[in-house]
Amino acid sequence: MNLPAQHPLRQAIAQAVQDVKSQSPMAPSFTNFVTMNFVANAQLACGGSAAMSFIATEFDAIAALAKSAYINVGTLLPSYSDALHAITADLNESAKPWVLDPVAAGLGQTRTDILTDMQHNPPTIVRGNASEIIVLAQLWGLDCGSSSHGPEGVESADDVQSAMEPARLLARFMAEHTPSGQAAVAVSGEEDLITDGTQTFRLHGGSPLMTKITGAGCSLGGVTATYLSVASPLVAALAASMLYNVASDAAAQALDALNQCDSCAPVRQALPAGPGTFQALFLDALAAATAEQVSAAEISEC
Ligand SMILES: Nc1ncnc2c1ncn2[C@@H]1O[C@H](COP(=O)(O)OP(=O)(O)OP(=O)(O)O)[C@@H](O)[C@H]1O
Ligand SMILES: Cc1ncsc1CCO
Ligand SMILES: [Mg+2]
Repeated sequence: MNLPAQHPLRQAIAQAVQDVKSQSPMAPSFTNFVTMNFVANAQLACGGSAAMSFIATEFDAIAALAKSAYINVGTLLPSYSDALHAITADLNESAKPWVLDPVAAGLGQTRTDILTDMQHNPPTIVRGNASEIIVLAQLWGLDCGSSSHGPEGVESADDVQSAMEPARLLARFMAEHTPSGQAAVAVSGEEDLITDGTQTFRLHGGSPLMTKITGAGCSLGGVTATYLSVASPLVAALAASMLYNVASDAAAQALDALNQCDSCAPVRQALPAGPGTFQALFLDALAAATAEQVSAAEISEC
């Protein structure tokens, strides 16, 4: 059932969206070089600010200035993988909340070793697609019988529903090992699941065109870290995923309008607006979405 308009969670989500627009928090990223530019642009579009860094000591220095941080293991050059243990240990020693995107969890021994080690310095939020969430729970010994089809590169081979129990187990594990006692997991896909280990919410909406641009998930992780600067893990994860659904719906509508626009007909007959235009429209839509629109998006409790 859709949460009522006056539900306290909706009010907290609206507040988080508004606070990011007014406070412009900087959430530094240690993220892959495929989608780093899109991550930074998405953080800026929602009202936050960005700083990308790849050296452990430098990242620690930037993170010390921030209220939250983002780590994404998409491209594990030796210099990235060598830095990750020190970075995650430093974040947790300083009780800094952070978001992990376990990109392509299960693919290759280096990634497996790094993600397995992270259970000793766990994040505050994990944001990933269904396969990544199922595999990460297995790597941390939280197996609940859900088996993944294994990673298909960076894309999910599993449906969101099959990641529900692994997501809850991960959230509970992280909450137990986190100074604030609060954590969340966000599973993305055609619908999204967000849980703090106790409550679980299902989000609808969003455009399938998101699967036609690279970095939709990576940038969602970055924006989740931006919201984590001003809100609890559950509220940050909900706010970011709801913003993404509202903005991708708006961008898809604008794309349709462009393709049907009479005055653009000659251009559109030669070349219909597609994923490239959608990516730009999506950034515009992230910037245009209001706190009221984001907090009014559909949420049902599982
Ligand atoms: N079929 C779909 N329909 C609607 N929205 C979708 C669909 N698939 C993904 N999304 C949305 O796209 C965003 C990114 O989710 P996705 O599951 O594609 O992440 P990912 O696999 O980690 O992406 P990336 O390719 O960046 O690694 C989320 O906001 C999610 O709701
Ligand atoms: C395509 C791709 N390859 C490594 S990271 C990345 C970005 C999407 O996760
Ligand atoms: Mg991804």
